[in-house]
Amino acid sequence: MISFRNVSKKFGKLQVLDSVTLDVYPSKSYALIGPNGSGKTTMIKSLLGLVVPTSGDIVFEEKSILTDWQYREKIGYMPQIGRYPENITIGQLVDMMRNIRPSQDKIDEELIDAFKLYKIYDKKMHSLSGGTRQKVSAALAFLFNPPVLILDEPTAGLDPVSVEIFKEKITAEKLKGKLMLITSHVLNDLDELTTDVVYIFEGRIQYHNSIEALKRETNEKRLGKAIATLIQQKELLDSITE
Ligand SMILES: Nc1ncnc2c1ncn2[C@@H]1O[C@H](COP(=O)(O)OP(=O)(O)OP(=O)(O)O)[C@@H](O)[C@H]1O
Repeated sequence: MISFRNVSKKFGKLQVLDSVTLDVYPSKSYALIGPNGSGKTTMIKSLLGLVVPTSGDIVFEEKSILTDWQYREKIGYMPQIGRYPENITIGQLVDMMRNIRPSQDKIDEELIDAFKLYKIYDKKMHSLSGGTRQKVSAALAFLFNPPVLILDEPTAGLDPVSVEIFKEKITAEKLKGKLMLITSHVLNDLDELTTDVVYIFEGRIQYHNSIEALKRETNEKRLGKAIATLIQQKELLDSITE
């Protein structure tokens, strides 16, 4: 459904994405992992059209996103840090988002209810704690029932009860056939939520496989351990081939 085709991105001299090629499909949930600065957010932003690749193409349902913007309404995006007009209330923000979309028939307010955001609708955005801001971002990402969800560090800053609420929502939406792309450094969360692992290092996809296959290959039961073993194996291989 979404294809990254030899996508490269340079910021000045810094090569942030280096010929990234990846196909992702509905009903699957992809863990996009890699060290800080490896290019995860840049990859996500390229898909959203917020960063323009230096070369290569991204194809969404058989159309290049470089020429057609319509695809954007099919993606719900939860950014790492949500930036909003600070002087409006949560309620006003939700209303504003709703009014942007003409079609109101598929509104999903489950997270607004589950996080009890309606109780604090009159709080201004600038007064919110980091975790509450995350909840608002999560609720907005799911609001229009999009077939594709991109969640950048979704559980960071959430309290344990909210993490569980959010995980249940993500799992339920995946079962409905949505495509999820999730970045996180909390590998335990990803273990429960994702079907596939994409490991990116220095702007290159170093590994892509199902979580089951990764666990089999590394002989590890937990995703965190499996990834650590994978990285060690790769480092060993690199040192042999250098
Ligand atoms: N607009 C920009 N201008 C210049 N450099 C940038 C820009 N955006 C990102 N970079 C650089 O690109 C590299 C990759 O950044 P990116 O945010 O994609 O990493 P990441 O894998 O998401 O990291 P993290 O795990 O810390 O979120 C970093 O070195 C970053 O400083």
